[in-house]
Amino acid sequence: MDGVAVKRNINLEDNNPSISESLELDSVTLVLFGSTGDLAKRKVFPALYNLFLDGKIPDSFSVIGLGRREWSNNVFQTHVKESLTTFSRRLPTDHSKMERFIQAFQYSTLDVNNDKEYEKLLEMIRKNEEELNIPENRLFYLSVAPQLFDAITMNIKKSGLSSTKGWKRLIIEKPFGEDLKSAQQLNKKLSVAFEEDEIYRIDHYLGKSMIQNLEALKFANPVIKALWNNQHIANVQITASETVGIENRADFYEQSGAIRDMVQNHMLQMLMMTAVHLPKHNSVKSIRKEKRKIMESLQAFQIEEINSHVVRGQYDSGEILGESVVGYTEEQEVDETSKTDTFFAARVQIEDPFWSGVPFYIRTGKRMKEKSTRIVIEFKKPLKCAYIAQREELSPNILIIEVSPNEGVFFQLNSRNPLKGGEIEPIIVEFSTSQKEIPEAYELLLFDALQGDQTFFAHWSELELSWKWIQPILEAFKEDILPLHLYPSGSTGPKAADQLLEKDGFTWW
Ligand SMILES: NC(=O)C1=CN([C@@H]2O[C@H](COP(=O)(O)OP(=O)(O)OC[C@H]3O[C@@H](n4cnc5c(N)ncnc54)[C@H](OP(=O)(O)O)[C@@H]3O)[C@@H](O)[C@H]2O)C=CC1
Ligand SMILES: O=C1O[C@H](COP(=O)(O)O)[C@@H](O)[C@H](O)[C@H]1O
Repeated sequence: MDGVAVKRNINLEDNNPSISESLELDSVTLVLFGSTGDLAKRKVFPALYNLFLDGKIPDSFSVIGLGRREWSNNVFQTHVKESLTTFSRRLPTDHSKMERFIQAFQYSTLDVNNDKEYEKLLEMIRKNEEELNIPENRLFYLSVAPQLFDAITMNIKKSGLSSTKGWKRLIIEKPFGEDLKSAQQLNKKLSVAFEEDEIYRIDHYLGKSMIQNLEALKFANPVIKALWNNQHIANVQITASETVGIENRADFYEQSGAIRDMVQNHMLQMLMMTAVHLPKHNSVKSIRKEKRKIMESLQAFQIEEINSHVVRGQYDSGEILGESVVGYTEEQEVDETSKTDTFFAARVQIEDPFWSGVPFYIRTGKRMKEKSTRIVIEFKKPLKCAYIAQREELSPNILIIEVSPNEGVFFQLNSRNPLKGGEIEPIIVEFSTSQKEIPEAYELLLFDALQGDQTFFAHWSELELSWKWIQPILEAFKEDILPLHLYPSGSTGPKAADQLLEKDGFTWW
């Protein structure tokens, strides 16, 4: 264990006094398991740095990074600096500010399976708390493979790390289980050391600012609020398409496929956030309760009907942005007979008074034509109007919420075009924001965890219901009941996914 004699808390006062004073965030020690890994480097350090620049971390804040590597504090701090220079949305141009930030970081070698090392970790944390004269508030972040969650939570409990006089919180990463049973087992293990209201399960789609904005869009706009139901909405389409393939993650992806990687978590969370009707008085509890109701009303598929509601696809070779790319089964370390899904689309139904009769279509895929996550609300077509002489049918009103990588809201209306003899045609009213100014998902989520706000983290009951809904589809995939449609890389996915909507008289927007 590395002894440290540096002053590790960050004094925010000369950074952004107005914000830090008004926030009153509790002093905290962040204990980061997996601090030498990819996620920490690409997301966690840059997010913390941007929070620091915005005055959104507590006055007394320190990070204890853990991993098996035999690193010194210096090596670790250099690693953090490099991560900021490469991955932060705002580059560290002010040297003295970055140095101040870096002083909050120290490192300790720890193998999560070695219980003796947790006692040393506890000593180190206590020493840190005493030196800084801060309460025993501890935020444990498990940025490690899920197979290690069990050993870590057990040892946190056993070593006394979780018996604190302050608060304790646990942030964990996806994947949360690989099916219903394993998710239930995992949750049981976490609850050995943490209560539900101490567990922050990250789904980074819930940290995307447009997803967080859905609530305001729906409920701060009486016009939209009034229309958010089956009287006015014809269908809802949720798309998350990517141009990337599986990159270097064949091992993980072969076990997971699109259904576990994207659908069980991100797609269903976006569905819940879109469909939820919030009560007048919002609280974390009420939002979560309403989200749960959506999942309870989501119609489960009987095994024999899955075929007509779900499309499973896999990318073939093709072209992405002018470059030839190989098909999934030609990717390194993928079995050439693999039937893993890289594309998933489904037509789903929420049976409640607001949504009965409105199909929700979800689709996600790798190696598609474009990178785009968006939610499209198609309103019912305008009625034929006697005094508008129009040969063509009028277009529906459409609300497009661009979630990422671009953010914006687009509304398609109908309007007369005086240059075309007064013909009525669709026009787009649009609002979009510049990406650079928008906080990254991890910034928003880490800030919420520091504040103790669980609104945009997944509650166990949402996850359990998601797995329950997914389970019959997983089984259909396993038994190979569904055809696997190949689609060319660079396309919009299999034709069968278009037919899901065409059967209902719609098309993907
Ligand atoms: N990378 C990403 O973009 C994303 C990752 N995630 C999730 O985040 C988690 C971490 O992923 P990622 O950073 O990519 O993984 P990496 O493989 O890059 O890092 C794993 C980390 O775990 C540490 N580790 C492994 N075994 C032990 C051990 N026995 N004792 C102590 N530390 C150990 C490693 O440290 P060392 O090598 O020094 O032992 C390393 O810091 C996973 O759950 C992943 O699913 C979720 C979304 C995106
Ligand atoms: O969780 C995951 O998300 C990414 C896509 O995230 P985005 O923020 O870029 O839309 C996906 O590539 C990855 O496979 C998955 O694990």
